[in-house]
Amino acid sequence: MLDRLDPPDRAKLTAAYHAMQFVEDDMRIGLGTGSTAEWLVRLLGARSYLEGLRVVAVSTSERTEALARSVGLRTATLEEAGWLDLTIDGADEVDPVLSLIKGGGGSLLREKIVAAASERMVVIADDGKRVDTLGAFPLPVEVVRFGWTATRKLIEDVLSSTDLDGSTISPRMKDGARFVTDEGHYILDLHLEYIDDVDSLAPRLLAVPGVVETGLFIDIADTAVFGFASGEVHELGADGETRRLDPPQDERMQRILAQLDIRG
Ligand SMILES: O=C[C@H](O)[C@H](O)[C@H](O)COP(=O)(O)O
Repeated sequence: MLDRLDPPDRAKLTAAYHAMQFVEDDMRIGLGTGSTAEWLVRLLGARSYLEGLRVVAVSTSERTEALARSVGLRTATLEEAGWLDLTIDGADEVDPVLSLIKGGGGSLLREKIVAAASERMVVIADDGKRVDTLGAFPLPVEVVRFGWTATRKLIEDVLSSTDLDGSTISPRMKDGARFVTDEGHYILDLHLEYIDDVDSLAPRLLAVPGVVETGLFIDIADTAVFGFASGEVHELGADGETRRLDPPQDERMQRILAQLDIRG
């Protein structure tokens, strides 16, 4: 099964397929951003084509919105949809108590708003995203463009006053220019290596003038689904317990993957 995909994509698709099964008819769902979330969007598109699944989808980025429309999902703004039943999104790191680093794709602000407006947030990721301590992945911080160098200096001061002294900060670049988010802001990537005290760092960063949001998602995710290239799935719950599930090998999966043009 899934042999045509490389191992990272097999793991991402496995997680997305498992989480897709939480989606039911008539739900209002938040769609995340990134390579894992894109598998989810494609799977939902295949399900709506094959099984007539009806959902209203709110996207966390322009890119996800374009993909959702292209696979035939009914999309809406968050204002139109109101409160959401479920958001499914990727992550860059997930710790044992479901704290996350997000924003590797630059969509952390919309992602956090959409997740916060949802009854439930399910994270989907390949097994490599699971960590004991957050911070090896650079922490994205979204800042307004006006005076961003002053904002960076103030963030440096925050880091200097903690045990994160010596960390470096780099403005996110894309194609030789500064990366600009869908909301028109810059991203500063904080190279911290480890974050001992996630709970105290987040509010200190948010208190800096010019900081719009950080990629630290604390007490937001309810479940994380980790996919493995073997097809195995681990589901981490809010209680810290991990459930191990075998690869689904049913006919339905084959039909849906065939619709995505992935055959076993
Ligand atoms: O801004 C991007 C998001 O937070 C992504 O969900 C995160 O970077 C994970 O992306 P991927 O699934 O491509 O690893």
